[in-house]
Amino acid sequence: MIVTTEKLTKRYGDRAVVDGVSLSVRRGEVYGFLGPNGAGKTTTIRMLLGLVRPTAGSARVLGEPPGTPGALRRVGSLIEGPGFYPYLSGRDNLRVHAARRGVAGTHVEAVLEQVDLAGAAHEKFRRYSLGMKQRLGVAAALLGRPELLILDEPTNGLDPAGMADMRDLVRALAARGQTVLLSSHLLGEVEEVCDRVGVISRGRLVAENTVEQLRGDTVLLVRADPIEKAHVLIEGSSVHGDVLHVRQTDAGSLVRTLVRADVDVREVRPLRRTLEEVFFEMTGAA
Ligand SMILES: Nc1ncnc2c1ncn2[C@@H]1O[C@H](COP(=O)(O)OP(=O)(O)OP(=O)(O)O)[C@@H](O)[C@H]1O
Repeated sequence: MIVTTEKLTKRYGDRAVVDGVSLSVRRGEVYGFLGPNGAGKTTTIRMLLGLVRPTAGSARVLGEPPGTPGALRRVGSLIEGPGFYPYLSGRDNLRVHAARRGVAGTHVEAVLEQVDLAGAAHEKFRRYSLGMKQRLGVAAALLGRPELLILDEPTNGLDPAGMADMRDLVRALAARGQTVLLSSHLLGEVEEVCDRVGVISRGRLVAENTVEQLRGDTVLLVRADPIEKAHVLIEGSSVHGDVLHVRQTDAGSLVRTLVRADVDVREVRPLRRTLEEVFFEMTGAA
């Protein structure tokens, strides 16, 4: 485990902003920390980085308490905008960051390549699009080859093209074996790039699982004629307009049953709940 938390809690006054969160991030995975605005994602991440002290509970990052020099050296993070100088080029900004962090300047070129900014590295930061600025932030987080990369809402404020670029970047990093913890309030994003997801709602971790498992059981959609007869024949089916939903996965035996009873089968396919439906169910955020 790269990150584990045990009943991690942060109270401001009498309000628990993060409430007994126990999560775990495995080496090599992209972990999506998903929740509506204000759910407690940033506060949790700040605790993992040692920027906020927990009221109760504990966390381990790379086997160490958060915020120790040993752990921090091995973690790269992008939370809020990193401080970049508007009149310096992207490359020079990274050189400044590298120098501050004691990372060899030669590494700057490698991270520029990784985030696909090598071609624009000579341009001044202030001329960058928001998406490029964000990618430069990821580049800065990658300096020093961190074992864990923590990105807090990396696509916030980006246009669709910028978001797609950021998703591609995260996927490319994952393909190289980089462990990534990324927070988001966007389901589609998490669904597309993450291996596992922790869902946080009002400070509580309400689910932690793979995207597949979160969606839950497969339901079969069956289009058959006459539909009422099919409904009677298939146990556990429910009628939705002109189709049946059946909570079972053995399509073969289902089709045989219907055909033997002279019911025409027009279509049988898995009907998967979107993560969005699951998410709304769990967080009541609809
Ligand atoms: N220092 C603080 N004092 C009091 N309340 C705070 C403090 N920091 C955060 N909060 C509150 O805690 C709640 C959770 O905030 P947090 O930033 O962790 O949520 P989030 O899930 O990251 O949301 P967002 O996506 O909007 O950043 C919010 O209601 C916020 O107002």
